[in-house]
Amino acid sequence: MSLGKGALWRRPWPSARTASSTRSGWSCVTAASAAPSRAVASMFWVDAELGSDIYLDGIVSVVDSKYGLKHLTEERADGAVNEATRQVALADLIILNKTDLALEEDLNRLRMTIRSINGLGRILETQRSRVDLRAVLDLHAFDALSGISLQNKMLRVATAQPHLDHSIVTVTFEVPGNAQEESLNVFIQNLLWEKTVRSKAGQCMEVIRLKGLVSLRDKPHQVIVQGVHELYDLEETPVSWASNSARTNRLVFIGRNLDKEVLQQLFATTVLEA
Ligand SMILES: Nc1nc2c(ncn2[C@@H]2O[C@H](COP(=O)(O)OP(=O)(O)OP(=O)(O)O)[C@@H](O)[C@H]2O)c(=O)[nH]1
Repeated sequence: MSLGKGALWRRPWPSARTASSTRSGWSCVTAASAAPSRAVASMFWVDAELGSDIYLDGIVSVVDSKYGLKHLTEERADGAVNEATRQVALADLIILNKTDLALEEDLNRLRMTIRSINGLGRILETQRSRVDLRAVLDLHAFDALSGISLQNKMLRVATAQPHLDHSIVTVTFEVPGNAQEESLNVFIQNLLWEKTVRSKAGQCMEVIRLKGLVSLRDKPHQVIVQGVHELYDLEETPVSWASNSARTNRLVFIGRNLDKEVLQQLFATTVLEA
């Protein structure tokens, strides 16, 4: 199958479980820029919460190997984050297409740049956007099932250096202990809604994507935290805490002006149980 740019997947009915048996059960909504991707993602995500029979499976961005680096490093006159970077930041799956047209050295720089922006999304390299459907369907990027794969993925995510000053970057931290649900909500709302959390340099932190696995005392299972711009959700996963291992909270943020130390300290002092 060949994928278009800025593709977003949704599943029209829940019984459509596997890619092979249900190709007709999937729809792909394409968007040429991050603004509609974000709007559509928000719409389907909220819609699923309302009990609809469609749900958002994941966000896919296609990057052109030949011009990707140019697009990702473009600085806008108004200082805003450029469109290509926003799309990569939002994605659960990044398809790096036209790899035959780029030199290996340039491809490596592009891979590193994509990784520094989005340390969580999977990168799939293609030519003519040919992909194995099993790699793009059933991403479960927005449901509690993603907690299972997220646990392993998060262990491999590292806080990255931005590829440009003030560009979008992935930041991650882990704090052991139990989080208080109400305080966790306040922490997330201050970040996503109130935008009152600032870096040490005094810049407002702007979060585009947020994922985490946290421990709430009364919950026997890990709780997944998901955020896309202003929308967020907490949901218990099927993964239970092992009785012989310490409970912990691991969060990954993708956004601008993110200050790992400030975020980690704020979480430790305002969200963790005393
Ligand atoms: N060599 C090569 N050419 C490709 C590949 N994928 C697409 N093309 C060709 O590139 C041209 C433009 O295709 P796309 O980039 O997919 O089209 P598009 O998404 O509408 O183009 P943009 O919106 O400008 O990115 C077409 O002639 C395709 O056949 C690839 O992997 N390798």
